[in-house]
Order: sequence, then structure tokens, then C-alpha cells
Amino acid sequence: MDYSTDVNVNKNAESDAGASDLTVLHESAKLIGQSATPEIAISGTLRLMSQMLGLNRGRVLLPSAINDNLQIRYSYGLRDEERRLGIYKIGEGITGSVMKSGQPAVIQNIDEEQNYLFRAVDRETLPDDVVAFIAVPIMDGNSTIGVLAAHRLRMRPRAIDSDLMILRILSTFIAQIISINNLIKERTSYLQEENRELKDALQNKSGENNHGILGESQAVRDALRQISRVADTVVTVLLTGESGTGKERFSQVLHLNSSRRDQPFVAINCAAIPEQLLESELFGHERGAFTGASASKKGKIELASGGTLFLDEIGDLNMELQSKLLRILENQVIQRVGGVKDIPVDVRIITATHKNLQEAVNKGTFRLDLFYRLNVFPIHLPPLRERAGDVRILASHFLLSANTEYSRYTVFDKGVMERLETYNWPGNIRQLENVIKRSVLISLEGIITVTDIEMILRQESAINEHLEAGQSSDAFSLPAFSAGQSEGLSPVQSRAHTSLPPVPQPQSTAYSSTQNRPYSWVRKDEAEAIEEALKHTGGNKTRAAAILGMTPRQFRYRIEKLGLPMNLSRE
Ligand SMILES: Nc1ncnc2c1ncn2[C@@H]1O[C@H](COP(=O)(O)OP(=O)(O)OP(=O)(O)O)[C@@H](O)[C@H]1O
Repeated sequence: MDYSTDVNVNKNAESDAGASDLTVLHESAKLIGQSATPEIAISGTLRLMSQMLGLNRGRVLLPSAINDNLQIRYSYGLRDEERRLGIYKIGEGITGSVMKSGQPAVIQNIDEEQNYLFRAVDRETLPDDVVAFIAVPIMDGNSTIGVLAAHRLRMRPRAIDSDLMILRILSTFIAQIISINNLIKERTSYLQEENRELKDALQNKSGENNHGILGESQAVRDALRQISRVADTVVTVLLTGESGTGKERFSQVLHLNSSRRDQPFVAINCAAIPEQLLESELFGHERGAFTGASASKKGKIELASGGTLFLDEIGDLNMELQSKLLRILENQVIQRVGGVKDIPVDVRIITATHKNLQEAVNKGTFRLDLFYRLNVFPIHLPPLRERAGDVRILASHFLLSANTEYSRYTVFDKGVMERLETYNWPGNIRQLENVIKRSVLISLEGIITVTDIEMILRQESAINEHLEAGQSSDAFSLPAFSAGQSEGLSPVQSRAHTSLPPVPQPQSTAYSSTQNRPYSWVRKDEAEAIEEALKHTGGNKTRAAAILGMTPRQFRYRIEKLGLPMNLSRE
């Protein structure tokens, strides 16, 4: 017998098959590169399979989003009705088994295979000849994410193994299209959600009488409602709440919603000014009232005339000043330090405290009559951790403003919002604002990751722990500066290391309004944070200082104090 013809026929068939395979692969790769949607790329590939290789009724089955059942998502040569019927539980029939096992299946003759279900396509629709079925898993790494399958006539010159091989290659193309598409979908829906939140934040910001107060929690709504009730009256309002909950901000809203809005709004933090200076700051002084008083000067109360005076940390006022404040409230007159004449004043006074004034009254450190005068209309601002939903709104807003301030376009990575929502924010809104600003500064490639946030929150917790413990100086703590003012510290911060009594720090997280970290002792364990920050910025000290919320000068001082090598940085 002469086998040469057969050999030649087989060779020809093989080389034809090789050429078709390459054409299909080449065209499919082009489709993937050019198609904007997976529909075009995958359906195009299934069409090529049918037209070039005789792999008919090709289909791609993916798990349904609702119940995990496999359903035909893309196909070629199937009618709508057939597509609709092609649903398989995981493990069911050939298709379901391929999905379950992650192994390909080659059914040489579907009529002889019990497990072949004829679910999508009736036997009568198929050719009378022997029909084979090949199904391969679509893999994303080690997981099976779908199934690619097709029919072919059993008797063809092309080997069924060649079909299996090409289907396996095409399934990797399809896997890529699907996973890229999933990624795009995920990212798009995330950006859409973020866009919606930013719009909400903007809308909220432009809210008519809210003057930039953000938040949808009941607490914020209640506070705004109360404010609108008393804004245009002469009632004395006492704002209570932890540090950073927005007491000053709400006092401004009160002023802006009153008929005094075109007159001055003057704010003073009673705890931030040394006692011996506070009186003249508030009441002004006459020339020669004390050494250095070379000219007479108006105090804050006079400067606020016609408008509103906001007295923050009213609980820190000493008894003498409490009496003088009572006098203003009762008679609307003041006397400057060193003066004898009464000066009439027309100010609306709003006070705020993070302390429990009632307790101070009980202890005898706050006048009961003044307490009654101030507490006519108390408005409590709850801590951020009790304002459900507000963290999200505020974080989006602070992200937007930090991006604007630093000319960036930074977004939150997946999971960041959730992390921010679960943190308990002892420093409230001010702390959240700081954390977002810092995260924008340290973020790489415009994405703030959960790791960035974790790093900042770790540093925040270290500061909190230290401040909680830090009221009593420990063995290794050294005052960072002999004069706080020289570091641009506010008096309340510098007071901590003069002979004056320590000023209580609200909730242990008193951030200065400059957004820099308040003065704190240099701690040995800060070295780690400093090194970590420098590592993160590639040695840039200015950026590392910003991450830790310090001025570059505070940062350099710490490096020196802790004896860290200066060449830690490449600046
Ligand atoms: N509801 C809010 N919407 C937007 N920003 C807010 C809101 N509440 C507070 N802020 C911002 O948070 C920061 C802290 O607010 P604010 O200074 O009013 O707090 P505070 O309670 O007076 O703090 P402290 O008691 O420490 O003085 C400010 O930057 C303020 O603008």
C-alpha cells in the first residue's frame, strides 16, 4: 500500500490548519486591541472561530451576578432563544463541569454522552453527522471565571486536538478582555460614586444659609435649625462640643445669618492667651496702664462693636474676667485696663467650651450667675464619630479643597472611605481635614491608598497617646524649645513649658489653626516615624515634615534632638 498520498494529505491539512490558526489568532489579537467593548472583541473572535476553523455556535458563559449560574453572555450562530436557554448550574452538564473543575472537556460524539444536556440547542437543529463539543475553562490566574465552548463536526481533516489547543489560547485572550473590562467597570463605578459625592459636597457647600457647613447627619441638621431660630435675636448662645467639632465655624454661621452680618466678627480663644494678657486683649488698655502700654488700644470687645464677639474656651476664663464679662452682658459697658470711664458696647456674645461648665460651677471655678447668662440657648455639636454619614461628605470636600490648594488631582483608592469611616476621630473635623491634606501630600501617582491613610492614622494615634500621657513629663522628654514663640507656636502651646499652669488640651488633639501639629515634647520613639516619613519621601525633609504635620524647622529640630544622622536626608 502506498502511504505517501495520505502523508501528503495530512501534511497539507496540518499546514492549512496552522495557517488558519495563525489568522484567527492574529485577527483576534487585533480585535482585542481595537474594540472599545468586550462585546465586539469576543463576538468577533467567536465569528472567526466559526468561519475560519469550523468551530460553530461558539459561546462564552459567565456566572450570573445574581445567582452564580452560568449563562451565555457572548455567542456566534445562536438564536436569542437558544442563548436564553443556555443556563447551567456550576457542575451541571459538560459546561458546568468545566466551570467547576477548571479542566477542558472534549466530547467526541454528543449523542453518546449522557452528561451532554442539549439545553441551548436542540439535536434537530444540529447537522445529522456526528457532532463533537469542546469546552475549555476561562482562567484568571488560578480561578475559573467562565467557559468557552463550541460544536464541530466530528469528521473533519483538522485534528480535534488542534481545535482544543486554539480554544485554550483564545480563552486566555477572552480572560484578559473580561478582567480588563471588570477593572474598568469597577473603576468607573467608583469614580461615578466619587463624582456624585463631590457634587453633593459642592451642593451642600453652596447651601443657602449653611455658609459651607457640611453634613447630613441629624446632629448637623438640628444644630443648623437651632442656629436659624436664634440667629437674628439677641439671645446669648453657648456652643458646646469637643475640640474640632466646628464650634467656631457654627458661631460664624450664626453671625452671618444675623442682621449684624455686615459688621465685624471677632473671635478670641480665651485658653490661647496668657492670663496676664487676656484682660487687655479683651478690654483694651489706656496709655500707661502697664509697662510697655505706650498708647491706648481698643480691645477685641470694642473692635467687635456692632457685630459679634466669639469667646472660645470660655471655661478657661479666670474669676476676675468672669465678673467683667458678666458686667458686659448686664450693662453693655466696658472699662479699658487702666481706664475709669465706662465705654458702651453693642456686641452680640457667642461663647463656646469643650468643658462641662456645669461641673466647673459645682467645683466653684465658674460663676453660677455667668453660667445662667451664657447658657440661655446652648447648642451641642456632637463628635464626628456620632455623625453618621458625615465623614464621607467631609472627606470628599477636604479632598477637593486640598487638590485645589496643592494643584493636584488626587483620588481615594478603594477602601479608603471605609477606613476613614471606621476611625473614631478624637480630633474631629479638624483632624479629618489634616489627615486628608497630609494624605494628598504624600500620595503617589495621584491615588491615596489605605496604606497611606494607615500610616498617617498610626502617627495620629502616637501623638494622641503621647498627649494623653504627656501632661506629666517623663524621664526622657525634653522641652523642644525654650521659647515656643520662636517656633511660631501659639501662646497656648508655649505655655506648656513656662511656669504658668498647663492649659488643658481638649480631647488630647489640639491642632493649631495653621494645620501644623501643636507643640509637643520630643520623644525617643518619634525616630521611627521620622525615618519612615523620610523613607517615604525619598529623603525630602520638607515633604517628610508635612507628612508628620510639622514645620520643616520643627522637623530638623527633632532630628538634631534625637541624634539622628543628618544624612538621613538627601535634601
Ligand atoms: N460642618 C462642617 N463642615 C465643614 N467644615 C467644618 C465643619 N465643622 C467644622 N469644620 C472645619 O473644621 C475645622 C475645625 O472647626 P472649628 O475650629 O470650628 O472647631 P472648634 O470646635 O471651634 O474647635 P476648638 O474647640 O478646638 O476651637 C475648621 O477648619 C472648620 O472650618
